[in-house]
Formats: sequence, C-alpha cells, structure tokens
Amino acid sequence: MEIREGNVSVEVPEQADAGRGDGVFFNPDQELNRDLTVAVLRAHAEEHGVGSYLDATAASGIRGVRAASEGWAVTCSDTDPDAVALARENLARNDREGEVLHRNANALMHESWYDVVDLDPFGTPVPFADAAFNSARDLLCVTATDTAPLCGAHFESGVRKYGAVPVNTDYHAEVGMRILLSALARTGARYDVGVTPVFSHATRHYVRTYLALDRTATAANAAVDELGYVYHCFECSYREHEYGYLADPIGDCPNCGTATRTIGPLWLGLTHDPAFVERVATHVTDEMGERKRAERLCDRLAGELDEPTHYDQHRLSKQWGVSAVGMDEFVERLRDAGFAASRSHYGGTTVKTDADVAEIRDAAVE
Ligand SMILES: C[S@@+](CC[C@H](N)C(=O)[O-])C[C@H]1O[C@@H](n2cnc3c(N)ncnc32)[C@H](O)[C@@H]1O
Ligand SMILES: [Zn+2]
Repeated sequence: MEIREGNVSVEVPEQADAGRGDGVFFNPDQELNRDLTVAVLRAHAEEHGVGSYLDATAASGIRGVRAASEGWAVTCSDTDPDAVALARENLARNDREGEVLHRNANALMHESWYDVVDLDPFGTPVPFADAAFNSARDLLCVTATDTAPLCGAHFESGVRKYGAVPVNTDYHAEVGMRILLSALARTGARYDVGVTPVFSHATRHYVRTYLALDRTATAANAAVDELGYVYHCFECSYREHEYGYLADPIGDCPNCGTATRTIGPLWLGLTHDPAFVERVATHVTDEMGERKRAERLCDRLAGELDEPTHYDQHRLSKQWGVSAVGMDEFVERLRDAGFAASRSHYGGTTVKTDADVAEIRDAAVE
C-alpha cells in the first residue's frame, strides 16, 4: 500500500497489526513521532547544518526517506532483507540518494560515525545504546516502546533493562521518561559522553527523546549530576526528590507518616530545552499529517514547569473526595496562592507545581 507522509510517498506493507506479523514493520500511529523528528532535524540543522543521518533500525525506511528529503546524507540499516529491499525501493521512489545496508546496527555503529543517529527499535533501545554512543557525533534520537518496564508496571524487567528501580505511580509516563533518560545518561557516561535532552515527549505507547551529545568527561560528569531519586508516598501522593548518585531514602512520609518508596536513579534535570522546543515548533509545517497535535505538544512542552514529577487533578480529587475543576482554573488557583504551576504534556488533567500535596489541597480545594 502506498502512503504519503510529510513530503514523501512510501510503499508500506498492508497490515493492520502494526508489525506484529511477519511483514516489514510499519506503524501509522507513529506519524506524530516522525513529523516531530523532521521538525527536530530542521531545528538542529539551523545551528549545525545538515549532515549524515543513520536510520539504524529502518524497516520501510520511512524515517530515512523523510530525512533524505530534508537534505540529510542518509544511511538506513536493518537485519531483515525484506526491509532492506523495501527501504531501497522507497528512497528510489522519492528520487533520493542514500545507502541501505543489510547490517546489524550494533556492528555498523561500532565501525562508522554519523552526525545524527536514530534508534527506533522494537521495544527497548537498550541493546543499541552502547554502540550508538560510539557512533553519534551530535544528536542521538531514541524511541522506547516498552512503557510497561519503563514505568514500573513490569517491575523486574524495568530493573534488569534500565539498571534502576521504577515504581508504578500516578505519574508513570514521567517516571518512564526519566528512567530511560537516566539509563541513557549512564550509558553515555561510560564513554565520556555527556547528554542534554533537547526535546522529549511521552505519549500513550512510547517515549521519544533527542539527546544533544558533548564528547567530554566533564560533560559526562555534568549529566551524572542530573541523576537522583524520588521518594513517593502511595497513601497521600506526597513526593520529594533529591539529586545524588546514591539514594538517601527519607523514610516515612512527612505529610501522613506512611513509609515512602524509593524510585531511581532517575534523570531529574530538564527533559527538554524550552528555547529549542520553540524553534522546533516553527518547523512544524502544513504538509505534516499530525501538524495540529505536534503544535499542541510543542506548546505544552515549552510551557511545562521544570519539576521532576506531575500530579493528576482527577486522581487527587478522587483521593480527597472533592469534585474536579477545569484545568486552567486549577492552575490559576495554585498560582494565586503563590506557587509556580503549569499544565503538562503527560495528560489532559496533569499539572506541574512546586507546591507539595498538602499545599495543593489548601490552594485548590474550596
Ligand atoms: C520498530 S521497527 C522500525 C520502524 C521504523 N523506524 C519506522 O519509523 O517505521 C524495528 C526494525 O528494526 C530491525 N532490527 C532488529 N534488530 C536489528 C539490528 N540488530 N540491527 C538493525 N536492525 C534491526 C527490525 O528488522 C525492524 O525492521
Ligand atoms: Zn503520605
């Protein structure tokens, strides 16, 4: 089946199961992810120019083809010969140059350097992370679709894959994002590479992040300094965070006295650069099928308060036995009480604030 996406037209397998069958993988639900990839590449090119781009796990090659149509020198790799043939066909169909290699991306990344490396594998990107830090010069783009291990719903798997303790809280998508960033920061640090997340988003089925790389031990140390822990109370939703590579649990919840749980090490630093996000927003353009959602997401991200967790108003309202109010009203009430507050991209009823849970209740419940 032929589909148009952005400025390109590609042949993709006709399958309704998003790649779970035998055919070459294609997931139409990832169009937002791919539209934003193009916008990020454009914003990145404003500063660095276009360069080489590796679509490491290419499948139909749709990412590589879209990057090639933006002027990038594209390499696609895949271990599936059918994917290799399809990616070649798709580059040719769009009159784009580019190489398509029937290679294991891990071997390829240990041999070759690219300005930008894009990891968009099945499930966890962890098996590709070490090699990617030895291949990407400027920017590493990573998708993780294993949200259950990342956010603590599959606890043991999360511990094994990410070398961190995830806990399934009411801000699970954000825990997933920060567990992924923590693992990537620690992987980069092993090779004296520092990471700065310039754009990241969590949607229902995946986390996507873009890391600007600085290949110095100083930068790697600075990235490790962004790690820390969240101590969470399941009884009243109180949480506290603390920077530091080693956990220093706070014990009982200062709000209600229940024992808190330790989550981490998590990336506690910024998950995006607000100025970069604003530039990305200017590169979301009409030909993109998910233009509206991409614009809304950029807008939400740019305004998101820099706090490592968020609250869900509906969960809090239920917990307190009160009725929920409109989100703008909720944020206003927190601000009127002197707290910083913003909505967040993690969900329609989520809020970030520097108020603790008792302060939120005092400020927002009439
Ligand atoms: C989720 S799909 C890629 C989707 C694609 N990036 C897109 O946007 O539609 C993952 C692909 O990785 C390939 N793959 C798995 N292991 C690989 C490896 N070690 N090296 C290269 N490709 C691999 C699979 O054959 C599959 O085509
Ligand atoms: Zn508590």
